[in-house]
Amino acid sequence: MTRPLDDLPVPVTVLGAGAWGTALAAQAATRQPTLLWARDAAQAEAIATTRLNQRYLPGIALPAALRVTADLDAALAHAGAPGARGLFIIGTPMAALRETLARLPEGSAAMWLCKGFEAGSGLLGHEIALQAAPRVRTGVLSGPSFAQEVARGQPTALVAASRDAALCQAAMQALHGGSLRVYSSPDPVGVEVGGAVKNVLAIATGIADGMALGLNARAALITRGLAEMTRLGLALGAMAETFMGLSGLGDLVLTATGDLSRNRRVGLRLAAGVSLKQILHELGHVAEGVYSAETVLNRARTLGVEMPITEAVVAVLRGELAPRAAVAALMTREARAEH
Ligand SMILES: NC(=O)c1ccc[n+]([C@@H]2O[C@H](COP(=O)([O-])OP(=O)(O)OC[C@H]3O[C@@H](n4cnc5c(N)ncnc54)[C@H](O)[C@@H]3O)[C@@H](O)[C@H]2O)c1
Ligand SMILES: O=P(O)(O)OC[C@H](O)CO
Repeated sequence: MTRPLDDLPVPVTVLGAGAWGTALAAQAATRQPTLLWARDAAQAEAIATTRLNQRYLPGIALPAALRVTADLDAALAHAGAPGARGLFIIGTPMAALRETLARLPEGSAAMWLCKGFEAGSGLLGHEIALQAAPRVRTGVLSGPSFAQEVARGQPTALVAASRDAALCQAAMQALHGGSLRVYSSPDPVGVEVGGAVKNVLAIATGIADGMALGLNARAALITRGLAEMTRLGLALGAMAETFMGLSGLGDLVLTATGDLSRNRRVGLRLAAGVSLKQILHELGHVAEGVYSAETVLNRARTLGVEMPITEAVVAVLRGELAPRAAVAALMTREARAEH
């Protein structure tokens, strides 16, 4: 049951001025007083004066209403002032989620955009938040959303997930409208598992497509990938239906088939025989699947969950198997029932 959204302005601070943080800030600025924080002062100055984020969203004009700063105190005050009903949106990579959450004022509200498991700890965002910001109201904003399309105002549907239903409502109030539809979900675990695992699966479909294995193979990888994503999610306490939604099947189809995906591009280049080091050097953006794949597999193994496609991707990323050998390993697995 959703309540009607009111018209009071919501101060929004977006922390992190990469492709996705900037794109969402641009959309938020069409509805709410929005401040984008970049950690690099020169980058903040360039965005503010040119109205372009040339490094991360080249050629896409940003709205005049979007304010940009490198002043962290000002960024924290904008959405974190007591009683301001503000919303922080964290647009950093997963690796910086912990330190960014720890900076937020007590009692404030925050949603993160990053998709993955934290390398090292193996934790999802909601687990990191419990450690780093126990007094901040938190959730995750996910779904099929290439930054370039959102920045251009192309229609996009997202899901705001939190066990705090009022926080989901606040995110919807701040962002729903215009070209963005924002749904709510009470299942942050499922939404986060979907976002993390689809990145690994996009590397797998990139490899298969790069090897010209065909459309049948791609559909098989997506469908069996969805099965392994769902198995892991259920073992972690997620709701099954989440994996049929925007942050599961929706984001998996987008990322596994859309050439705007950085993770898919990693797979395509691996299939072409390029080294991972060289691929990451050329990419210039984060491809979270590269950093999460091992962690996904470790958590799955701890829980006794089988994830053969993830296992194959990890072996290729580690350089232990060539793409062709990884495909052979998947194809020679024992025959079994689908469900
Ligand atoms: N690009 C997309 O289409 C998209 C869509 C949905 C989700 N995401 C997710 O959002 C997250 C960010 O992706 P992106 O595409 O914006 O990455 P990106 O590579 O384009 O930019 C990352 C940004 O984070 C900044 N950053 C890194 N460490 C930081 C720190 N410690 N403090 C502050 N800023 C820091 C970098 O300076 C850079 O501006 C990833 O987890 C990604 O999976 C991306
Ligand atoms: O470019 P990718 O592979 O990081 O995917 C971007 C988004 O997560 C798609 O929803």
